[in-house]
Amino acid sequence: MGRNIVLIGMPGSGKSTIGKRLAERLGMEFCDIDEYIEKKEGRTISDIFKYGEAHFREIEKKAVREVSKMQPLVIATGGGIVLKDCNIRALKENGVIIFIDRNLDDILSDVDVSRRPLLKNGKDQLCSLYEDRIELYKKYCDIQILNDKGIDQVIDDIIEAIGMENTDLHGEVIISKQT
Ligand SMILES: Nc1ncnc2c1ncn2[C@@H]1O[C@H](COP(=O)(O)OP(=O)(O)O)[C@@H](O)[C@H]1O
Ligand SMILES: O=C(O)C1=C[C@@H](OP(=O)(O)O)[C@@H](O)[C@H](O)C1
Ligand SMILES: [Mg+2]
Repeated sequence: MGRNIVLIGMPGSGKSTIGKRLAERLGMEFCDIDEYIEKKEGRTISDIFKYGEAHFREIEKKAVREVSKMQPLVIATGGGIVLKDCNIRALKENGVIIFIDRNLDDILSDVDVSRRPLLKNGKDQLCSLYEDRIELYKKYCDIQILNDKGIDQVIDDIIEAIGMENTDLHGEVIISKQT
């Protein structure tokens, strides 16, 4: 059975948007972990966060365990998935982990904070999230893709890079910034 393609990265880095279109391009099923959680819990992410982040992370951990067993899927994770290494271990069992690396200015230019409780006190929280997480995204990924161009071009880069996943380029930037 084919492997899953798992997208990780900061909130607003493009995981949900790119993941959905990537799945269409590859003729694969798509699962957005946040959407999976909202459907299963019958509540929005923001409502779940009202019980605290730790409560959300436990729900997220359970969702990851369930979704990572389904195959083959394109999976868009939530930005905080890397906070528990058990999430990454589960996702790595059947999947290749792709870090969607989008610079903060581009994220700030269009991120919808209404659906991201961690950013409710202003977008400058994004910088502290980035500082806390950037090394985790880089450590856990098999492939790192720069999202600094049109979405369809980023998808082209991912499809090309997946073909290269058996090389020893794990963790290195495979697609450098297009000049
Ligand atoms: N390369 C890009 N070009 C234009 N818009 C982008 C690009 N990447 C992401 N976006 C936009 O950024 C916003 C956040 O994307 P989203 O897929 O929700 O991110 P995530 O799931 O990682 O939080 C969306 O409006 C999306 O269309
Ligand atoms: O970065 C985070 O901790 C979060 C990112 C969100 O998903 P996106 O990455 O799709 O915004 C969602 O899981 C929740 O608001 C927490
Ligand atoms: Mg998303």
